[in-house]
Amino acid sequence: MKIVTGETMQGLDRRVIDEFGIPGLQLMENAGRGCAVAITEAFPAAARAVVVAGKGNNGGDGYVIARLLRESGWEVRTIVLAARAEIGGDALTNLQRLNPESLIFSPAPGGLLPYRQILDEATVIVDSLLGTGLKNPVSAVYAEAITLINGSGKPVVAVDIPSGIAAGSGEVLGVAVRAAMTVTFGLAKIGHVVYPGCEYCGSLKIVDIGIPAEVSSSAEGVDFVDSVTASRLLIRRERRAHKGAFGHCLIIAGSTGKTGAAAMAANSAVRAGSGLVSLAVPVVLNPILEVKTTEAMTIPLPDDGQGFLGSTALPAIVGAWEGKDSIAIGPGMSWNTATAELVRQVIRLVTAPLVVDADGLNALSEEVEALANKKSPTVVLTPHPGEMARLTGASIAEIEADRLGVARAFSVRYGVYVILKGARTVVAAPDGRLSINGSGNPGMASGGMGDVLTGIVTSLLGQGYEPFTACQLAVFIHGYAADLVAGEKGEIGMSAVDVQEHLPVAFRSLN
Ligand SMILES: NC(=O)C1=CN([C@@H]2O[C@H](COP(=O)(O)OP(=O)(O)OC[C@H]3O[C@@H](n4cnc5c(N)ncnc54)[C@H](O)[C@@H]3O)[C@@H](O)[C@H]2O)[C@@H](O)CC1
Ligand SMILES: [K+]
Repeated sequence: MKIVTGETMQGLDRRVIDEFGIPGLQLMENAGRGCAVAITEAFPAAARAVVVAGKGNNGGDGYVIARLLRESGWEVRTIVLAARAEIGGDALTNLQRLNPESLIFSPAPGGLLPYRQILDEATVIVDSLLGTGLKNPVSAVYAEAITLINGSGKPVVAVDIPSGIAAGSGEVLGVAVRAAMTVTFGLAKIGHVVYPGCEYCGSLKIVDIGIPAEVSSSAEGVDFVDSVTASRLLIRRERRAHKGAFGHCLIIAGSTGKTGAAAMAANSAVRAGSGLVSLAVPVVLNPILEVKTTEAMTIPLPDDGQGFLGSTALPAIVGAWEGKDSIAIGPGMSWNTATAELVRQVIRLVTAPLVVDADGLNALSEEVEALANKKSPTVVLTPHPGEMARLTGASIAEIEADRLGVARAFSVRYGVYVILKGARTVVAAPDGRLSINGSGNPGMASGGMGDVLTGIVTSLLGQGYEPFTACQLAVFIHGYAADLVAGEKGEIGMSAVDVQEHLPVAFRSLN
């Protein structure tokens, strides 16, 4: 599903008006009608609605809703958070079609308080204060109205987006309406799907307001990956397929105390459908990994005698990657000078698709410019916000405030694919494509989940998926398997191996 920013949506509306000659008034009518239908479906017995409207076109949609609900037998009051003279254009045209006695103008701070009882008597409150036109933190009058609406305890239907949520980022600009349902127009906005915005929307309904398909399909947007999209990304297997068709991946991982990371990465690659998996580990740990993995083949690498790798392992690694379709480096490798140098040597030499994770990312953060000398056209980095902070020098708060922007900038600058983990994981491609993942739950906030993801994405790259698709599908299936575990066992206590073991069922449900 494609999602867009508020500005992109406003641009689409303008194109529809200018190039297709569909009047703005018609779009507003369609938008208001879509909301009114959704409201009457949710509340089949006509009742009492209070429309709280702002001075822009979001308010204009609210006037249409007020008129249409009234026509279908509802009792409707409309509170306008502006003076009449402030309203113009299509919104004014629709305001003028309302019975003046149903209107209350309340432009000043404190002005709404006398009308609290009206809100208390409502069956439903329609929030048409602010839509995609919201720019800065909400003004005092609007903030007061939003607080009153939230305090009423009544179900709220938000028009386009809950007022106070930034359509382009999902940020709460001061305070925001908590809606039971949000009815949006044409395409969903980024603010509907990313945190914290998505928690304010309630159920999301997208209504068609007559934007021609050629206009919406040409819009610059971000992919939102849900099960429908993920199912489209999945390559179906030929019935006569053999293991050679699904790639042989090499995972370089592990150190003393962290053999689990190596095992989970390799076992997850097996569970994600690789034809063959090889796991290269420090020689002293080989006997342990032989036990922890069954399908994967282990490759013992020269180490420092204590189970840590350094440059002495490089010739063996170069020999091991011969004929491999994808390579991962990093899970459980530890962060020390010798290992970090080895990781950077590998990044400079590998030509196959390469995934760098965990301690591999830490090694890279000491010398990010090593990426400038990479040979592989496909390098995937899988940082969580802390690792992204080390890679970029920004703070975690700065990264969390603009996850899409940060991922895209890094990806474009270094020519790498970035999987920025966290609630609503972001995938960025060097050509600027962006994607937001729709699966997953807080049960995934535990050790080892990243190793599982590394195994999946390495496996999909080795199976021949286009890199951006491999990242999108890997992230989705990882979260989706975790959602299946949550459905069976709950979120608390879910382990990374639980997720790994649910991968086949997760793939089956997409097939
Ligand atoms: N032709 C179109 O563009 C269509 C627009 N539609 C509706 O129009 C909305 C966008 O309308 P507008 O561009 O008029 O914008 P909005 O109605 O979302 O908000 C703009 C108004 O809010 C005020 N405002 C902005 N930031 C504020 C803040 N921080 N505190 C208080 N007030 C603030 C502005 O001064 C302006 O008057 C959409 O969300 C949608 O609901 C729909 O009717 C469909 C068609
Ligand atoms: K709104």
